Amino acid sequence: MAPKEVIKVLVTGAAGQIGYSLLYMVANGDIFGHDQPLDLVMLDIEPMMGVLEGVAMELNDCAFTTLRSVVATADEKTGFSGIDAALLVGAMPRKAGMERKDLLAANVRIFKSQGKALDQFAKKTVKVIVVGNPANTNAGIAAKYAPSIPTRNFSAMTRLDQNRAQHQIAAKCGVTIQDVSGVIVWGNHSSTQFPDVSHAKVNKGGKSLAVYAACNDDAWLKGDFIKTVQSRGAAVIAARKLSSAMSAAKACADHMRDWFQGTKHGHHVSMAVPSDGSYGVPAGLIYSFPVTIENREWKIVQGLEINDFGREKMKVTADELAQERADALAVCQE
Ligand SMILES: NC(=O)C1=CN([C@@H]2O[C@H](COP(=O)(O)OP(=O)(O)OC[C@H]3O[C@@H](n4cnc5c(N)ncnc54)[C@H](O)[C@@H]3O)[C@@H](O)[C@H]2O)C=CC1
Ligand SMILES: O=C(O)CCC(=O)C(=O)O
Repeated sequence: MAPKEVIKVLVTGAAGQIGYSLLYMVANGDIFGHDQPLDLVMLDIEPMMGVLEGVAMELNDCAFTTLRSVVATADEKTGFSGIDAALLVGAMPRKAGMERKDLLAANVRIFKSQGKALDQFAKKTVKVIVVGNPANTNAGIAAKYAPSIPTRNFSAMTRLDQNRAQHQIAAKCGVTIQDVSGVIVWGNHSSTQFPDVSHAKVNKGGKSLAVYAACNDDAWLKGDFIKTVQSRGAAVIAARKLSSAMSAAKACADHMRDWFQGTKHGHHVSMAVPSDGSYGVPAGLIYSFPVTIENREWKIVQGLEINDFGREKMKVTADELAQERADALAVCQE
């Protein structure tokens, strides 16, 4: 078989803590394929160029067979030119006591500027994941300032929330992660998100059971389970004095691997994408839905039955996103 064409991948915030774990997974082929050669561009701010020089040395010293070249830059034109994938991590993280909305004004400006850079310099087929918080709203702003790129090429990361929820269910039911499937995260990557297990299954004792039957603890599923997932980021900050990094990098890798390589037959994953009005979510909001992916195109899973409990939770997080978008647009006008 002829060798694959080289792709160009950008990681922003590459000198940060998520970047350090993520770059390894980009460069070793876990995300884009072990037979997919790639040129890697790392973007960060000027004062971090010394650090990035060291990271570039380490990447080269890993002697990855998939990594063709590494460039470190603080220049957006160099960073965004001709890229096939943009992993937008670079932004300020939340510190103890801060809410995600506190980050909005500082971080939204970064995504306005990077949206313009995508518009001007990236391939029109580029696939974009936003990790930097507030991730959903930042993705919407980047898309707005990149009108020449299809909006559906923009996404935000809620895979970490899905992974966290999956772990909670596996631990509660005493099964392995592989035994839990179909967990959905709806809405915003924030404390209003709705981790929903009403369509999820657990393999237990050789049987496929609905999560409610397998856990046999409705009060936990409707209460502490949801709260634990919603507040997991804050719990990690409280314990580590730094926000989640290794798990965030792994989730980013999961998200982009599935986007480029497709979801397994019969499985869906959670991804924040532009709403088309499905499930009554206002069109245009970057809202986390269950999606399936084939040929690098995602499709929102349709026809899931939503009960009153779920509908109410899905509306709360949509309302928060609408407010965040209004706040972000106001910052962009300043
Ligand atoms: N969506 C999600 O599930 C998660 C999102 N996050 C978010 O990811 C972001 C990054 O987190 P960390 O890596 O822990 O932060 P960090 O502070 O360790 O690294 C951020 C990096 O971004 C760089 N940066 C700042 N402005 C930039 C710009 N304009 N262009 C390029 N680089 C720039 C900084 O210099 C720094 O090296 C934060 O906003 C954090 O809240 C973190 C965990 C999960
Ligand atoms: O701001 C935070 O909650 C920490 C980073 C994050 O988004 C998360 O860990 O979920």
